[in-house]
Amino acid sequence: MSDEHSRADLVAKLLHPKSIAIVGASNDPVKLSGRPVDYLRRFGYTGRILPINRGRETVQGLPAYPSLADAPAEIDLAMVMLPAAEVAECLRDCQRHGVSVAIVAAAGFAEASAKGAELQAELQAVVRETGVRVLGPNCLGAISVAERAVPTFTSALDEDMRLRSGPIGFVSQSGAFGSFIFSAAQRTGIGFTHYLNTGNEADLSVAEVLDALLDTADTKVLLAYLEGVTDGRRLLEVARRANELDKPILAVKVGSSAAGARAAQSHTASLAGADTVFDGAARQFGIVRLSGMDPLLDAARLFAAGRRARGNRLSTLSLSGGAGVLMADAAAAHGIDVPVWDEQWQQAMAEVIPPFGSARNPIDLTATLISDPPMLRRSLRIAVTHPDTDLIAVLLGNADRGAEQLVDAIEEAYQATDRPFVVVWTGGNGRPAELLAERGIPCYSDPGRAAAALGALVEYGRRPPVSTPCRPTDVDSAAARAVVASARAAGQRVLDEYTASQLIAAYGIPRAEYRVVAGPDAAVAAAAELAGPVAVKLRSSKVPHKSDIGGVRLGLTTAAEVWAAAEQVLRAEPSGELLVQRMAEPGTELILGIQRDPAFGPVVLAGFGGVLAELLADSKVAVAPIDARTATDLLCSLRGAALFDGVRGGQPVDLDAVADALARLSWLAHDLADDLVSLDVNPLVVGAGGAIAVDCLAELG
Ligand SMILES: CC(=O)SCCNC(=O)CCNC(=O)[C@H](O)C(C)(C)COP(=O)(O)OP(=O)(O)OC[C@H]1O[C@@H](n2cnc3c(N)ncnc32)[C@H](O)[C@@H]1OP(=O)(O)O
Repeated sequence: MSDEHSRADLVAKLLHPKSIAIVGASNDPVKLSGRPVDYLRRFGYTGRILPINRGRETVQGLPAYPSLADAPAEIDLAMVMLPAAEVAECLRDCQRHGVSVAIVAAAGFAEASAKGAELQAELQAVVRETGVRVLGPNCLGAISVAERAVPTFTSALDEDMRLRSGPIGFVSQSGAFGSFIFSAAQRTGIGFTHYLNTGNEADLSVAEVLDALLDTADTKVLLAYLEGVTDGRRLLEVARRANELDKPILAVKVGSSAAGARAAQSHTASLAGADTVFDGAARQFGIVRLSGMDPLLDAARLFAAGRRARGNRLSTLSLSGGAGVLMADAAAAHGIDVPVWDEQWQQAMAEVIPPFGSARNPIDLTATLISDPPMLRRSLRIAVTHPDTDLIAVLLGNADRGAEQLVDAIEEAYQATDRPFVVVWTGGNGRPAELLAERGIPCYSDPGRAAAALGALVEYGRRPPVSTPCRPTDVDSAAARAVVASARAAGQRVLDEYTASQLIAAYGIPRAEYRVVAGPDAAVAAAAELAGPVAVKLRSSKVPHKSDIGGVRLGLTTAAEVWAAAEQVLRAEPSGELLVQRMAEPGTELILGIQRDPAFGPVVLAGFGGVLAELLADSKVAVAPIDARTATDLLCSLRGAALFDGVRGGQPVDLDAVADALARLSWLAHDLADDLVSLDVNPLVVGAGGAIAVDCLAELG
């Protein structure tokens, strides 16, 4: 089945099923296997419910059937509520009876034991053999709000919950925690189109479900809760499509700490991918990453309003000067400016607020607002027409008695502008927040949380366009492959500096000029040829980290120095050869690298520090290949990026040269993905007139 066709099938059968069979439906609505039927009935599912139970003629008052074969109607979706050992056979049954999508609830698969892993492998074999698509196993099911389709046993539906519809589609790897998030969101006024839990992802992954959700017209914002990414490249393709459709993906990815990654691994039986790689991939492909449940839902509330930030200039109008200051501080921490209004606009604002207020921005309406609620309307009418405002925040609190009037004024202003607009209402009886939620206006109780949500919206607005990079025409991949082939023939897995540098040279990355020689006399002759200060280094496949044994001597200017250095280096490892290398001009030292990530494949890294790179921990990652513009974005996102402009009167460095080298390295990573496990250019020395690799090391898989 083509991608598009299989997506269409998932949209029709998983997201909008017209009939659902519950296989192993219990008569007892309290049992897990009894809940889906109970929920489908209670929430008023608009399609047909077909309980399958081999021992009963009715289940919870509905006609039941002993097997799928006996069901009297076409079945769009099967919810399999059988123990793990019975699932594979049930899926074969699904295929025999034309059911193409199933949800498998049972636990006891790869997350549980070696025996469970075997069952999961068998399930995957059945998926391949039958083409039946599976959500799960070890999953809580799905909720489609419009149809009230709730093939799930989640406790989120236990109490008397009113399913609230809205523009958000949510996919979670975690079943229980995803349900907590869903329930918390619903209760604070955030509405959904769909919520799905992917569990062990034996077949359908978060990426594939997000992809299907993109094709549902009512879903405008996607939320993802991830523990480990299994098919990173697929996720990025989905992110690319989401970008084209302007449907933002907001993601929480847990497992950033070592302990968190361990827990994620045992929880969903998937590896938590390296966190920095996910971070880089998310930035590169416009996925907005949030740090936890509250930030995710705060951002979701704002994104659901459907407005986009065209800039980062915030105007705040506050009843409390203190709240205004707190908002300004939090805004700054999230990359948002609170610029002082120009004179003319300050004067206009000053005419409608008390003389002891402030019209500068943050605008302080003062506590006079309590006795003069119309002031809010007057001041907001000015704020929504202020041309240099990209974002608006109104900060209020308590004032339960006059709340309706204030909310009306806010609504008038909200409707008068298409700019992102938030309300922070702190304290009080909670009624204003409800009124605002009913009118679709994002409301928060804490300025800091509102600022973080605005920051996420600004970040999304600034995302670079996702590009399709072109391979530079002058790279010589055949030469690079030949280097790898001869290293393999010589039994080398770790490529020494000289050999590794041949790989980067084949991709057009400048490297310091080398001579390979056998002894001190030849080293002196080579140094004379290279003219200028040289380095003498050990070349030995036995010693990848040559400086550890004194195998690197730098800045040698006289023949005597070169001779002595060569002699000492060879004494440390007599079986080695010598590299004589022209010294690079002093400059800023960077590290560039290639890594192979289990989820995202080949990635490149750039950071400050050269040999101090690990200490400084200032590096970023991108998924290969990239073009020079993406490389430039990555370099400019480093904490120390100001160093590129030159420090203490120094000249700016040649950033274009570094970006070009990084983009070329990304093509090497991409083209030799099957061979290269890692490659470090460390350092790449960059000055005003270019960048040059002076050391290099690579490892083959
Ligand atoms: C928490 C997270 O993060 S995600 C969620 C992960 N999943 C879980 O935690 C689920 C854990 N539980 C399981 O895996 C269980 O095996 C379940 C839920 C799949 C099934 O468990 P049970 O409820 O014990 O099923 P049970 O064996 O009682 O069968 C249910 C009904 O189907 C009937 N039935 C059983 N097998 C079949 C069959 N092959 N065909 C038709 N009917 C059947 C039974 O007779 C029973 O009917 P009854 O209760 O009306 O008498």
